[in-house]
Order: sequence, then C-alpha cells, then structure tokens
Amino acid sequence: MFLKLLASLAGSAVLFGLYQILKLVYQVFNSPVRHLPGPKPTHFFFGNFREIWKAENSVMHEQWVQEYGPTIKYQGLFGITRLYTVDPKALNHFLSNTHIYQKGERERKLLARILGPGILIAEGDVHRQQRKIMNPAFGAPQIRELTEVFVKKSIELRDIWASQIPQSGTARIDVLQWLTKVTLDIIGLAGFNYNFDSLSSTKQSELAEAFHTVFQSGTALGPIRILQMWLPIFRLIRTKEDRAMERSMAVMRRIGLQLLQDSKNEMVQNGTEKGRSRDLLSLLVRANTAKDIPASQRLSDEDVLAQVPTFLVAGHETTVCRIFFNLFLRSTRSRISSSAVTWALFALTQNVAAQTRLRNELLSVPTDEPTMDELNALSYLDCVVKETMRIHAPVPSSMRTAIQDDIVPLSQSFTDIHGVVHDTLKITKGQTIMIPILAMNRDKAIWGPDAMEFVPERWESDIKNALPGVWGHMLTFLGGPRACIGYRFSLVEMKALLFTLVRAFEFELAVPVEDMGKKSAVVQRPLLKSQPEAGNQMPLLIKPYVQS
Ligand code: HEM
Repeated sequence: MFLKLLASLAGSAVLFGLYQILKLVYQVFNSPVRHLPGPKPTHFFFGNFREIWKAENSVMHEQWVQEYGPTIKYQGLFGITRLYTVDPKALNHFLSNTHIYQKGERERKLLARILGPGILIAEGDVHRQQRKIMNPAFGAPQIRELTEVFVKKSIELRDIWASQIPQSGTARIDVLQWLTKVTLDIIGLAGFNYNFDSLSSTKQSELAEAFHTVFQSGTALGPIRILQMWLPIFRLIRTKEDRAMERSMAVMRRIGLQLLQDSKNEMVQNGTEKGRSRDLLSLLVRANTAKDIPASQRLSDEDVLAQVPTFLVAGHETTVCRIFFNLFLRSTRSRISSSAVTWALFALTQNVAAQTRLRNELLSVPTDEPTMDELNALSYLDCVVKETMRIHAPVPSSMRTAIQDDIVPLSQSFTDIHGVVHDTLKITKGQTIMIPILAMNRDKAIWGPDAMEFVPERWESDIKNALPGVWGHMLTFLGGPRACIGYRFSLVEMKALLFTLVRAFEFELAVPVEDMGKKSAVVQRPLLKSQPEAGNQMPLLIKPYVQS
C-alpha cells in the first residue's frame, strides 16, 4: 500500500516535472523576445548569468545596451530568455500596468512562507486594498512625527562613536556595522514600537534572533528548496531548515501578536485621534478602523500582523531583493537603509569639498535635534542624499513577469536580429522582464557625461527627464502603484543620520580607494578586495570635527 502510494507520488512528480520542462521549452521557442538583439549565452545552464555575476552591478547590462541597443534579450538559467530595456516609455508601461506585470509566482510563494500575506507579496485587488489602508501611515505628517526617533537614535550612534575615539585622535570604525545596528533600532521603534536595542546591547533581541533564523533558513537555496519551488510534491519534505524556521516563526508570531494587541489596547484607551503611539503599526491599526473604509475592505489581523516582518524585510533587510530581484544570485546579507548612508559617507570621503560644504550647511542649524521640516530645508543635504540615491541606489534592479500577452509601446524603435525595425514590442505570457534601476540612474544619455560621478551640485539645476520614478526623477524607489511605500521614511531617516554624524565628525577612507569593492549583482555592498572573506565592511577613519 505504502509502496503504491510512493510510486504514484513519484509518478506524479515526474509528470509534473515533465510538464514544467515542456512549458519552459514552449516559452523559450515561442517568445517573440527571442528575435531581439543581445549577447550569445556563454553557458548551456547558466546562460549569461556568469558574466553578470562577475561584473559589478549592472555593468554587463550597460555594456550590452551600448553594443546591441536599448532593448535587448539575454539568457538566464535553463535557457529562459530575459527581456532588458532602458526605454523609458516601455519601463513606464511595465511599472504602471501592474495587472499585467507582476512579481514572479515562485518567488512570491517562497516569501509568503516567511512573511505571511504582507503587502510585498500581494497582487491585484488584495494589493490595492492593503496599499490604500497603508498609504496614510507613510505620509509626510506621519514621518514628521517619527523624525524624533530618527534623530534620537542618530545621536546615540554619534555618542558611541565619540566614545571610541581616543583623545585628540582618530578611530578606525566599520561604519557599515554600526549603521546596520542603528537602522534596525529605528525600524523597530518607528515601525512597531519594538526596542531591538542593538546599538547598546551586545546580545541580539529575541525578535532579531528569530527574524534572522527565519531569513537564514527561509532563503537558503539548497537543492531541496529549489526542487520545492519547482515541484510542489517536494514541499511535503520538512528539512532541518524548515524546522528551525517554524520554531522561529512561532516566536515572531507571539511577539507580533503582542505588538498588535498593544496597539489595539492603546487605541481603545486613547481613541483614534488623541495622543497615541506614532509607530507605523499603530497608525495602520488606526487607519484600518477609519470610517471611510467599509468593513469588508478592512485588513484582517493576519494581514496587519504580516506587516511586522514586511517592514523589517522591506525597510531594513535586502534579503527581499535577493528573492524578488534575482533568485539565483549569490547569497548575501546586506541592509537597505544602512547601505544608503554607508555609501553617502563613502562618497563624502572621496569628495572632501562636498563633505566640507555639507558640514558648513549642517552647522548653520542651531539645534542638535532638527524637525523634519528643518532637515528638508537644508538644500545641500538634499543634493547629497539625491546624488547618493542616484549613483548608489541600494536596490539595483527588479524583476517582473507578464501574466498575459501584451504590446509594449517604445520611445525608440529597435531592429531585430532579422533586420526588421519595430516600434512596439510584443510580449507573451510568462515573459521575465528585468527592470533596471541603477543602470537608468546613471545612464549617460539621461544624466550627461559625468553620470558615473558623485556630483551633488547637479541637483542645484532643475532636473527633468522621462524616468517614471516616484521620487527625484530616478528609479531608486521604483515607480507606479508598486513604488516603495517607505521612501519618505528612508529619506528623512538618512537625512537625520547624515545631519548628526557629519556635524560631529570628519570622515576619511581607512583603506586605499582601489581596495573598495562593491561587486554584487543584488545589492551594492561594500567589501575590501584584499579581504573578501572578512565580509561586508566600510572602514572609515573618524575624528571629531573641531570648529575653528
Ligand atoms: C534606502 C531605502 C529603500 C530603498 C532603496 C527601497 C526601495 C524599494 C524598491 C525598489 C521597491 C520596489 C520593489 C519591487 O516591487 O520590485 C520597494 C518596495 C517597498 N518598500 Fe522600499 N525601499 C527603501 C526603504 C523602505 C522602508 C524604510 C520601508 C518601510 C518602512 C519600505 C517599504 C517598502 C514596501 C512595503 C514595499 C512594497 C510596496 C508595494 O509593493 O506596494 N522601503 N522599496
């Protein structure tokens, strides 16, 4: 009996596997994208992935665009053709038509196991409903209220660094490590009123530990996990990682339920309007009960609960990029918000005039604890933030899959491999599309010949271009209905950190600039070429700034 069951399960798995392979072959040989110009695959299994991995972020794609034109194809794993275009009209089309271009189903399923039904995973009406309720929590008035948290935590970090510097001396500090801690503390407090305490404590908090385990186990891509993604029958197998993940998920759920209950109790005690917690979760709980939201459209407790790890993932942990943006790239753990501030400090070490100009502007503010409006009024700080986000965009690319056939408008026609000119692009269901972010942010055709350089002053002139980004005429936070909901949060957080740190210290790179690498196809993460085994780091020499 048992053997019969096993045999029929194995038979179904083989049939399903064959069906998946045939579907793939059909897609590869029927996709109109195969007629696009582009590089020849260099490996039968990896396609063009190996050259992409070897090059720095998006450099390979940029070279291919130079060679083959703005709309090209290349090959991913299993011979799957990927479409890549830097055509702004086409990108606008992909980002606006979210009913056609969605996140990959397999990747969403994988992440849903970890996050539950959060906004990152939702599509269609469910996404619209979640976004409608969540949008107000991320508006300017709410971020204004959270600024105090950003500034207080920045001051705590400033004081820790100051205490590490010997009298009248300089300290070598790995700023990446500390910025990772401070941004975790910030998203904890501002996101759901949870104190990770990672700046002051050497021990990981219970939630941080559970979250870390869930992500380590949930995103480990061993052979079983890959089989589980492609063949549902393998999902019956529970691996060691699955068991560790389940234990930690129970911890996350217990803490999440407690945080949710605290927010609800608070609302019952203080009412929806009056003096209350300002964290995103509390705002969400209140927004969910707003009178203009019909009961049928409110989020369930499960939906609200799923936003706790979602904020951690989307606002802090770029592992999500690893899953969504490119599933089979090398494993890396790097943090999104800390990555932006780290690269800002790096850029300022390479442009001392900009560092001095910025500090002078920051010192003109008479308080250590500025409000959001005071931070936003600092024009050169704004230029530095914009230029960092342009040239060091923490998320370099994204992916979408077409769920139906479509005709895509183009601003520039292309010539296919048979010499035929097309002014639109035909796409069939199942087509994978790579959305370039970094490549668009530093395209010389858009930004001029100094596009690859860090020049904050460029933002002093009126910049206009056709990029469909939600912020700053660039794609750093993407655009359209699925643009980053937390962009205001992260910009003010970044400004608060730079304000506090650059006023207090002078920064210099602790190693020769040639030793700094940021070779990764997922996230721009710093490492030393001479010590890649030491992991991600950004060693800077820091000394207190003394006003003359
Ligand atoms: C430097 C910081 C950040 C960058 C560069 C960034 C970038 C992005 C990008 C590129 C996306 C689109 C991903 C895609 O659909 O392919 C996204 C989505 C999202 N981000 Fe951010 N993000 C940042 C910070 C934050 C923060 C602080 C939060 C929350 C506290 C946040 C919450 C989200 C959420 C919830 C989504 C999904 C939105 C949706 O699908 O409707 N992000 N982010």
